[in-house]
Amino acid sequence: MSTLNIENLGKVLGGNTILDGLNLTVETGEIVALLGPSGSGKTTLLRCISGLETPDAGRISIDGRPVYDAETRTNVPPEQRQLGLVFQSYALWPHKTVAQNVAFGLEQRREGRADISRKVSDVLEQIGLGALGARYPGQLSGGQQQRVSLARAFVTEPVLLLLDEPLSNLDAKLREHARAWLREALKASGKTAIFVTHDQSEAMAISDRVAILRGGKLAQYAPPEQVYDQPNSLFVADFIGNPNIMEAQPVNVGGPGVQVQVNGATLEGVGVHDPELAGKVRAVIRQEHLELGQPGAANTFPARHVNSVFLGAVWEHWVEVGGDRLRFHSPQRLTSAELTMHVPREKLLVFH
Ligand SMILES: Nc1ncnc2c1ncn2[C@@H]1O[C@H](COP(=O)(O)OP(=O)(O)OP(=O)(O)O)[C@@H](O)[C@H]1O
Repeated sequence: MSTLNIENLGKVLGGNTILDGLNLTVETGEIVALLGPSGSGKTTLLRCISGLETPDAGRISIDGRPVYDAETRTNVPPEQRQLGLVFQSYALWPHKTVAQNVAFGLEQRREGRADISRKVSDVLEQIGLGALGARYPGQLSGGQQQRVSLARAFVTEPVLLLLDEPLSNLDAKLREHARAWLREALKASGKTAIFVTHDQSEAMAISDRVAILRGGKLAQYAPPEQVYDQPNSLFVADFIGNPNIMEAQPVNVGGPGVQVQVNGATLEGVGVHDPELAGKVRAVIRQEHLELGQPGAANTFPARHVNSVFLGAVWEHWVEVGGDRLRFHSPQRLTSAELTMHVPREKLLVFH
């Protein structure tokens, strides 16, 4: 069953089309990341779902109930959409304790004191803040404040959680821990959640499916592994993971298994038809799939070593192939300038 159903959503702001006939379905219990370049419409989409922004076209249903429908002029106000909102800024009241912050939504609903107290302590326990209910936000670390904002969203038992850059205020190290913790907490609660992030690894680590937006449309909507290993366009391949991209000459790009020429060598790869490329061919290799090979072996091509930098765990090497510069990693220094590079057939993506 789906908790969120968005059909043909449109939004124009300042004369620009921000959301353009967007469709998105989120299943119950699923965690979805909204990812895309700056200005692709992620925040606008989240705001339309929350009701803070009113779309111009289409339909949004939450838990089977229409909350926005342009045709029937339905527009349910934000507070009646059964949502839990978690903001980048945490938005905690500094003069209220942790427990009072978490209780606020329940008090607004005029629930009984005993119920509120029980629900607040249950959720604080669940979220690992059991001992901190009497503290004020200013006495908590950034990570703990983030947990309070999540507890506050959990406690009202929303059908859908919307999280806007939930971890971006944490420093890099804390953030890596927080993403594992956030996924665990969301999965343990069984809640359906959508979050906006600028961080690709965060999107992949936390979500069940990643929705990649481009110009207010969905470019690809799939599990993280699929978006990474089987991008459906050069745009998605390029956007996710900063791969090597080369110009290639087509030898045979008729079927799913294709042949191209790169720097004079014929390579076999996996073909992906991309209507935007209009006759051009691009070969994409992720850094971790490019390696040194034996001259004359299958799927190898010549390259010239131009630079290397030491990253600690590995060396990062730069090589020139035709007019393109490619990157790969290896545990050791390179000793020769003229190299033979290898890419496994199934790891060479050819967009045409
Ligand atoms: N009130 C507004 N009036 C006009 N244009 C707007 C308004 N709000 C947002 N926009 C434009 O809408 C587009 C999408 O904005 P949005 O914030 O949804 O993108 P985003 O994907 O969340 O971007 P970012 O990653 O930079 O946060 C941007 O080009 C932005 O400039």
